Amino acid sequence: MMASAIRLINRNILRPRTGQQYLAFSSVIHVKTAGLRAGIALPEKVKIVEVGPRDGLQNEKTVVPTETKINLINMLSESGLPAIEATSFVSPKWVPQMADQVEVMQGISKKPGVSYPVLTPNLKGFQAAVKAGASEVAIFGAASELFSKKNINCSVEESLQRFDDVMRAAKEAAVPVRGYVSCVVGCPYEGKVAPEKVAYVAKRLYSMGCYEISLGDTIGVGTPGSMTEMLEAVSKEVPVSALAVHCHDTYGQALANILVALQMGISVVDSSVAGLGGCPYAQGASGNVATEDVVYMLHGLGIQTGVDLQKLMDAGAFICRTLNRKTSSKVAQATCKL
Ligand SMILES: CC(C)(COP(=O)([O-])OP(=O)([O-])OC[C@H]1O[C@@H](n2cnc3c(N)ncnc32)[C@H](O)[C@@H]1OP(=O)([O-])[O-])[C@@H](O)C(=O)NCCC(=O)NCCSC(=O)C[C@@](C)(O)CC(=O)[O-]
Repeated sequence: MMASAIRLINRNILRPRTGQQYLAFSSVIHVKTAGLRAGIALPEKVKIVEVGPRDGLQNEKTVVPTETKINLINMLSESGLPAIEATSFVSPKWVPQMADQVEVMQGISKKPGVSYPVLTPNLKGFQAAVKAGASEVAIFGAASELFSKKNINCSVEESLQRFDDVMRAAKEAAVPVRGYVSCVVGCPYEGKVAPEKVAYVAKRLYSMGCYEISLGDTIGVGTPGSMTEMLEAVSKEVPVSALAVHCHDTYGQALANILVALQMGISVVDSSVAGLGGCPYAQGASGNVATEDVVYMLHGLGIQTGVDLQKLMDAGAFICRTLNRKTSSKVAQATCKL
């Protein structure tokens, strides 16, 4: 392959950060021309953030036993994934499936070098998370007013104020914070979302100190066209080295959308083992893109992930067997009898 390596150093990331382990990924992006398709630059390495245990399981109708969640996370840890979103410290009245967050955090075997972020919508959640041993958290906002109301019971502006409290406490405790923006191309209640709104919320989260902003196509309606438009607007406000994409696969566009993001210099991708999941406040939305499918595509492009695809598929097979469901991963379907 005639890969000509280009080294891009983004000045914006030279500011101090608490999430040291991510510095290697986000401070220097190695890109190479894809060789066979000259002119298309792609990252040399991609960091995958596995969200299956949280985003994947939060919407399950029957309560998933804590032991199953712990086993799943432990298997995922063994597959080489660098980050596994373990649970969320939200109200059990709102999301009953995550009510065992403390037991999950305390029951998993934390593998050195792997981070286990958890969702914290407010200071109460942050304090509980830290007490349970979380060393990284994520705050989650939205680019849509109605989704914000339905999801976290406040307006976008109110949510940003609450997040400010979390950020202050996190800075004091030296806990790195990731920021999510939901509904980056479409909202289940408002329809199309303007890229400028996404850019505004992303910029606010980044300015408060989130080391990375994950852009969520919550209902999986994006296409490479709308993703490009949105990413162009956001990357004017936040350096691409601090962006991640989080694509649900409702319309089967997730891999194409991820490819577009990679071509724009993004090198962090969220995904969910076996394509589990959906959001309780986005009815009809299917799960995240399957991690197995993302890894297969990235390895096929010659991009390193550090993930052992077989071990990942074993974790996917385990959770599908336990939940008695078919995997949504095309790669797993093609290679196993599930
Ligand atoms: C944000 C709140 C808590 C506001 O909920 P609220 O009802 O407005 O909160 P409140 O401050 O009025 O308090 C009401 C009760 O909740 C309790 N409470 C308050 N905070 C907490 C907490 N942290 N943990 C546990 N309990 C809490 C509080 O103590 C009180 O208890 P009570 O006195 O009635 O017994 C609520 O709306 C909530 O928990 N929402 C859950 C949202 C959620 O988890 N959604 C799914 C994840 S987001 C997602 O999936 C999208 C993403 C990230 O994947 C990206 C994408 O795809 O787009």
